[in-house]
Amino acid sequence: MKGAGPAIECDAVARRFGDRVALHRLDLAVERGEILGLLGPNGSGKTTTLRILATLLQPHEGAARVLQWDVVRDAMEVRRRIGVMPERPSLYERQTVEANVSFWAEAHGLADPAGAVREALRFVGLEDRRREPVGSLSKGLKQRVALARAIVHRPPVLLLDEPSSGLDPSAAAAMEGLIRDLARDGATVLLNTHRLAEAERLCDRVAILREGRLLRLGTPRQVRAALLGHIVEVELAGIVDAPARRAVESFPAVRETWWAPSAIRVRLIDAERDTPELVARLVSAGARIIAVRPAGDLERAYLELMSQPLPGSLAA
Ligand SMILES: Nc1ncnc2c1ncn2[C@@H]1O[C@H](COP(=O)(O)OP(=O)(O)OP(=O)(O)O)[C@@H](O)[C@H]1O
Repeated sequence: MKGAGPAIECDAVARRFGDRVALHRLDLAVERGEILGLLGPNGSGKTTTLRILATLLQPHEGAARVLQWDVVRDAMEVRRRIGVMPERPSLYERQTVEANVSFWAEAHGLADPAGAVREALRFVGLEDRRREPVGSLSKGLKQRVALARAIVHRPPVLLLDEPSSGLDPSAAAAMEGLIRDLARDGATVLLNTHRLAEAERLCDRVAILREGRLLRLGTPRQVRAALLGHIVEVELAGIVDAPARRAVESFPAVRETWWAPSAIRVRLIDAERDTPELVARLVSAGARIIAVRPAGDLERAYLELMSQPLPGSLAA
């Protein structure tokens, strides 16, 4: 590994296909050990970004680096350090699970390919099915074969293109758990997804692209707060009584309030900073709190962003 610095960097990366601009000078840095989710509508440039980082496509402008290695100049060094799960992993359907993963272990020239294959299959929970042809597996299990193939050489950086696309809720949850485990073991993960609830749970930060431009970058909480305002909902076990009301109204960080019989919605100056004190004030006033949550989720924030005119657009 070269020096310190982010695991993945894009500096003003631009890419066109004919007249169509797929990426406009994208700047992005993914810190080591971070899970960053690339979100955006179809055609917004997510796969293009991943393919450039995977050395499968060259940028027309700018530079991209993985662990400080340039994706164009040092493509071989980059390939050694990345695990890639493409949008449509091309698996050999007639060959066994084991053979599919072994092929990649051999291609990477690993010292103990058989051991690496065993470990990768154990990690994705497919050891028992290693002798079955891939064609006989469900889509969820095929995606796990694709993940095993991507991690067989234990790469520090993972590039995953819609890893849970088309999976049922249980298979998607299993995939989410595997990705979380990989990050816990130190991998840096850049993943494309349309599953916003999953991104909200899994990703340290999300980047939202639209028409090849980066519109938002931050933690799911920051993105939500920036687009939906700093509104939190507090649910109480009983009714909102006068002391609870006074506790909220006397808190200087409160900008706006909405009252329901046993719930309070509050707009704060800064939800992240002010929520703990709001809760403390309510508890001191005798309120019995059942739940405190931000109003709206990442999906609502995303839809709000997509409903806004693009910066610089004539429709603005
Ligand atoms: N090989 C290609 N040839 C021509 N145009 C392409 C090619 N690959 C991508 N594009 C175009 O570049 C733009 C960005 O595509 P990209 O696949 O990166 O989007 P995406 O955000 O990954 O979309 P999706 O969510 O549908 O996977 C689109 O307009 C797409 O049509």
